[in-house]
Amino acid sequence: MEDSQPLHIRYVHKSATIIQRSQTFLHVLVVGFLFYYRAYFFFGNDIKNSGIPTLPWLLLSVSEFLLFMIWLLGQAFRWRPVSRTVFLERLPEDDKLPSIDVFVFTADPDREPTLQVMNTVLSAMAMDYPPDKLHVYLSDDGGSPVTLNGMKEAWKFAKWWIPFCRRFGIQRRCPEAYFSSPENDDDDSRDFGSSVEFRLEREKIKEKYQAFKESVKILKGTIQDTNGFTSKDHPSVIEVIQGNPSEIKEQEDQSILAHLVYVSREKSSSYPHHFKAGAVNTLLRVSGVISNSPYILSLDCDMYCNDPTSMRQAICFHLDPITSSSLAFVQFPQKFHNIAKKDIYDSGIRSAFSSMWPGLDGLDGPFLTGTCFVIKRVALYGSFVQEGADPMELKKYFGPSNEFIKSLFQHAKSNLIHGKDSFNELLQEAEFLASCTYGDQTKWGEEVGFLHYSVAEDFLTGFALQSKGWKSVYVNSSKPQFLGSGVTNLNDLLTQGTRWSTGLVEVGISKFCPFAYGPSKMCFLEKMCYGNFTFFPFYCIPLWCFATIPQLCLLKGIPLYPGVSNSCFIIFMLLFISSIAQHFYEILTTGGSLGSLIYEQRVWMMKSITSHLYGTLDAFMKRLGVREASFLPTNKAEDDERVKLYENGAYDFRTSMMFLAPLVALVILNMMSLLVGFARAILVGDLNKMFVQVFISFYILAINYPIIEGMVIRKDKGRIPTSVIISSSILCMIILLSVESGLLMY
Ligand SMILES: O=c1ccn([C@@H]2O[C@H](COP(=O)(O)OP(=O)(O)O[C@H]3O[C@H](CO)[C@@H](O)[C@H](O)[C@H]3O)[C@@H](O)[C@H]2O)c(=O)[nH]1
Ligand SMILES: [Mn+2]
Repeated sequence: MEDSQPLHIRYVHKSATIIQRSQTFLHVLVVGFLFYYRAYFFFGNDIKNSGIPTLPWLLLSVSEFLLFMIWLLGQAFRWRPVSRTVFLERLPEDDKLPSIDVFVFTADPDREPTLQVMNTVLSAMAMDYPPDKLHVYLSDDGGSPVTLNGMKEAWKFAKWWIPFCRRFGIQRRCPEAYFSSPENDDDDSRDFGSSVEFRLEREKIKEKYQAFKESVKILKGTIQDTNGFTSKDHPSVIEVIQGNPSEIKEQEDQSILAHLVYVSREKSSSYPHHFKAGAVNTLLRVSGVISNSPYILSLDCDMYCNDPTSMRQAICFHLDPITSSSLAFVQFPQKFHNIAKKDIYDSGIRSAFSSMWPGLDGLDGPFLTGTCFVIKRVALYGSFVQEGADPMELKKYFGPSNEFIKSLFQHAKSNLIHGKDSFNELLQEAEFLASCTYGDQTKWGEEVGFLHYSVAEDFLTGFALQSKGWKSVYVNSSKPQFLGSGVTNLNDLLTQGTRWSTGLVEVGISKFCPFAYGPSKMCFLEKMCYGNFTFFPFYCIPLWCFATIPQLCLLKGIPLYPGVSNSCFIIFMLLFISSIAQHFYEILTTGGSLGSLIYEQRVWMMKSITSHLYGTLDAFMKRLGVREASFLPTNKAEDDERVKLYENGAYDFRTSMMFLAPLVALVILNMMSLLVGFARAILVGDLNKMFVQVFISFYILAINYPIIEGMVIRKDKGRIPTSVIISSSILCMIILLSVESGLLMY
């Protein structure tokens, strides 16, 4: 019997488990020696006898401790990595599949080009899923008529595109991706490759696509909002793109297309809109009264569907009779279509999606990552919805809409089909649900829906769900289910990194702190993973210390580490080797290269010095109430000249002084200390004593060589401008002088 066979299976990576646990154990052992050495040195009065100032020495020890603690929390990711396989052929017949709402989010037509957004929408509509069970909603936080009209154009094109995909079994259902890849490159349509009919049809659709592209381009130039509405102040606009119910009837081909709904929630500058979390909650409410599907696929506007079966993959878990009742969401990895061979910005986020998420999947499940996940609607409603619950009571949680309260108890009743008579009323209700005051005096954002508290709303919401005992699963397959645009310049990388750090630290220092929040049904290892994320921005403290203190002391000839001839030297050597080996092993087993080792360390250093520092400060300031939340969407528009730089593997240093100056200042400082270190080795002959410090400077410079290159060798537009070098030198001098008069005196 088909029924008795499982829809999916899970493998535990046994050998990786053994290797990783052993390495963790050995590393911890050596760290034990390190702390013993530090304590012995400190309490044994060696420090006074050797004339070393206490403060830098203490700061260094604290840094070592912090580094160790963050690392230790991260070891939980390596505890039991697993992977999964699904059996799509064992799914029930199409008519027994549950219906799905797809949420796509966009916020800014300039940073998120309309054509790209429409490609995502089209790819979602074209998924391999019964079209009458597929409802695609686009949330437009920009409130832009260009987006609304773009959708109308997309709908027209969909009428050509989707039948074409179905008929010829096209695998790349994102039109831009399909037409920009070489002909016959598509897995399945290859069977038709030589048929005349296919080629003619392909040419025709290609022309239609060109026309669609043109029409979107024209929109951009011609449409202006004449009503005086702005992206920050406008009423809610909700439109079902397929037209009126009467039209639906007439449309003969309606059965082949998924429903498409445009939602722009009301915005008012005097009301907080809670960024993406606010947008998700609006869509939850609006879709609740329109289609009310039990499962929701959420996509950022750049994340197009690359594998048409991804929805079915997720359903394999949601329909599993054993695990589905506790399963909140299925998470797919975020992968990107535009990563160059040399991933110099680590924009592929390899370590998260190839190594940490499989590890989490072996515990209580992966974190929620805001996009590419399929969540059960009721998981977001909390535990308040129970048969027989008092509607008045429910309104306290969900707000005053009767229609919405009703939707809590009826599953997947599509009002698009059943409620034609009252269609206009329905739209009015939806607009009310999308008004900026609807959530007031309710639990939206606090206990219902996506949580408002942090700009890392995805991470926090997933955390709250897992604390309540919900589980999640991670499905990573060789063919990426979704593909987005990764960051391709330093400015975007560091801006995004700062937002993420802010959001994570915000969670860590709030009541949601993974080690304090309760009661929690999460296992301790899972908590460690959450803890690692909320506190890794604190890497800024040890990294700032390691980039300055050994160097300043080297300039003064003060040794902070045991000399090479000292037997304790071996502790430091082992720790260094063990760390690199751990990283290298991880990269090798997840398909990375030697290059990735260097790029990832560099990005880690650069982010820790800038993004993590600013993000952490930001989070503390928000906590104190001196700063307001903000969410600048990552730029997704491409600029040919900048893309070229990226593809050549050259960093694009066009970013703000705030990011660049600390990086350059620290490189200058390390250059000075390395030179002085060499000079001392020759003149004073104390390389033995100073070796570790000389090595640290050397290592920092070796890893960050591209910064030196950007300062002195490169002549292109992406180089580091002279003005920045001058200000950074001044910053470096300030660090030197202030330390001279402060730090080293104690
Ligand atoms: O006020 C806003 C701000 C953003 N967005 C949308 O949110 C998505 C994510 O924004 P993006 O700028 O791409 O942020 P990333 O840092 O790339 O996104 C990651 O991190 C975010 C949290 O910081 C999550 O929301 C995302 O899902 C996750 O992919 C985009 O589709 C935006 O259009 C809104 O809808 N409203
Ligand atoms: Mn993004």
